[in-house]
Amino acid sequence: MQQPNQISPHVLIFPLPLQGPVNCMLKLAELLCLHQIHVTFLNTEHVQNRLRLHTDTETYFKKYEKCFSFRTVPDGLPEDNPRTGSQIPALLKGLDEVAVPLLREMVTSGELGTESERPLTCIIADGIFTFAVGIAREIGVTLLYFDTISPCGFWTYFCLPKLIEAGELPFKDDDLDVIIKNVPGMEGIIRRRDLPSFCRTKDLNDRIIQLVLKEDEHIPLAQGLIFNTFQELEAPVLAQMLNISPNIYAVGPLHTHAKTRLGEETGVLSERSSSIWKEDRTCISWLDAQPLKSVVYVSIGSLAVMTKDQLLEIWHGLVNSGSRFLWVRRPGSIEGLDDKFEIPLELSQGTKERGCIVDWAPQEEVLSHPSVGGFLTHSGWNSTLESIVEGKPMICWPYFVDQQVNSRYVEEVWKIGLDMKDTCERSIVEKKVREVMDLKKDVFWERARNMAQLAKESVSEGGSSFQDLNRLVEDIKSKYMPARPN
Ligand SMILES: O=c1ccn([C@@H]2O[C@H](COP(=O)(O)OP(=O)(O)O[C@H]3O[C@H](CO)[C@@H](O)[C@H](O)[C@H]3O)[C@@H](O)[C@H]2O)c(=O)[nH]1
Repeated sequence: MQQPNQISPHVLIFPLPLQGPVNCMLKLAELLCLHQIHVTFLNTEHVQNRLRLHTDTETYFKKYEKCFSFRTVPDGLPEDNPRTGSQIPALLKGLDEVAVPLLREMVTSGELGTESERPLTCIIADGIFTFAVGIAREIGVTLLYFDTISPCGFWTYFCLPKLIEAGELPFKDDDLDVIIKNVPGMEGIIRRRDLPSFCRTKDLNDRIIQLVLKEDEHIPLAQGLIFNTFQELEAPVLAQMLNISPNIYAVGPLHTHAKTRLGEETGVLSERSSSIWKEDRTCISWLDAQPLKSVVYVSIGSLAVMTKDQLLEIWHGLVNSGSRFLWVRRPGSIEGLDDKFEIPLELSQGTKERGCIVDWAPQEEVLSHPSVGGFLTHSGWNSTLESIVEGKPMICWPYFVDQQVNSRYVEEVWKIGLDMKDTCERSIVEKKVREVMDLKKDVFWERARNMAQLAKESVSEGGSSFQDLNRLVEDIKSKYMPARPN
C-alpha cells in the first residue's frame, strides 16, 4: 500500500473522440510517460476499435505498461463508419448521455485509482468537456483543459461574448468583409468571414453557439490551459490567454515534440500511426517516383465533407494547373457519392498522368516527402502544424470551426500560403495552385522554411515548447498534486 507521501502523479487524459484531437493527446500522453507520469487514456470504444483495426497503437503503448493504460467508454452512437462533421452534435449528445455518467462512475468508484492505490491526481480534458469541472471538483483533483484547436481559433471562440455584447454578432448584414474589432490582438487581421464558421448564424440560440458560450464560462475554472502551438508562432495570442489563466502551456507542435524527445531518449526516430482509417502506403512509392517539390498534397482531414460540384471544381483546377497531385479522398467525404465514384472522362487523362488518389495517407510522412511542394488543406490545426513543421506552403480551403481563422493566419499573419475560403471555382483553384507551386514558390518556400526552423527549435533543448513541457511536467508532479493529510 502506498504511504500518503508516496503518491505519484496520475493523469486522466480524455480527448474529443476525433482523429485530430486523439492524435495530439496521444503524443502528449507519451511525453508525460517519458517523464514517469502515469497516464490513463480514455478513448471511446469506437476510436479504440478503429485504432486496433488500423494501427499498432495498443501494442506500441505496452512499452509504457508501468505507467500507461487505455480505458474505454461507449460514445452512444451506432458502431458504423467514422464520425464526420455533421455528426458532431449527435456525438456530443451521445457523450453527454452515455459516456459522462460512466466516466463519473469510474472516477468516483475508484475504478481508475483509489486513495490507496495510485489515485488520480489530475485530469486533462478537451476544452469542450464542460462536465470535467464538476468531476475534478468532486474528487478534488486539478483540471487542465487542452483545447486541440489553434490558439488563434480558440481566442475567437473565447471572445464570443465580447462580440455579442459589442453588437458585432450576429452580423447585421451579409457583407463578410467587414473587419472585426472586438477580438483583442486581432484588430485589423480578421474579417467576419474569418471568424469560426458557426458565427455565420442569425440565431444566437444556435446549438453550437450555446455550446461555445458554455465552454467560455468553464474554461477559466480549470487550473491551466495546454495548447498545441509554439511561442514563436502565436506569441501575441498566447499573451492574451494570460488574461484567462496564469498557467498557460504551449507545448507544440506535439507530433514533433514527441518525436524529438523520443529520439533523444531511445536514439530511434520512429514514424508511428494513430490513424483511425487504413493508411494506403502505395502513395509513398508513387511520391518516390515524382520530381522534387512537384506534388500538391490534397486532404480535407477526418471530418470535412465536400459536394460533388466542389469535388469536380477542385479536381479540374488541379488538372488544369499542370501540377502533380496526391489526393486523399476519404470514404464518405463526398456528399451523396458512393466511394466507387469513377473518374470523369475529361479528367481521366490528366489524373492518370499526374495524379494519385488514395482513401487515407500516412500524412506526416507524405508532408515530409521531398516530392511534395505544397498542401491544399482544409486547415485543421493538426494538418496546419504538420505542414508548418515540414516547411510546406499551404493553399487553404477551410470547412468549419477554427479552420476559418487558421487559414486567415496562414495567409495574412504567417504569410506561408494562400487562403481560398468561400470560393471553389476551377479557375481560382488553378490560379492559387500555380502561385504556390510555381509563380511565388521561392517566396513561400523561404518563409515556410524559416517557420519550420522555428518550430523545430521550439521543441529542442532550451526551446520555448521544450521549457513549457518541462514546466507542465513539474507542475503535475508538485503544484497540482492534491494536498494529503500528514
Ligand atoms: O489521409 C490522411 C488525412 C489526415 N491524417 C491525419 O489526420 C489528422 C487530421 O487532423 P486535423 O488536420 O486537425 O483535422 P480534423 O481531423 O478535421 O480535426 C478536427 O480537430 C482539430 C483539432 O484537433 C481542429 O483544428 C479541426 O478544425 C477539426 O476538424 C492529422 O493529424 C493528419 O495527419 C492522416 O493521417 N491521413
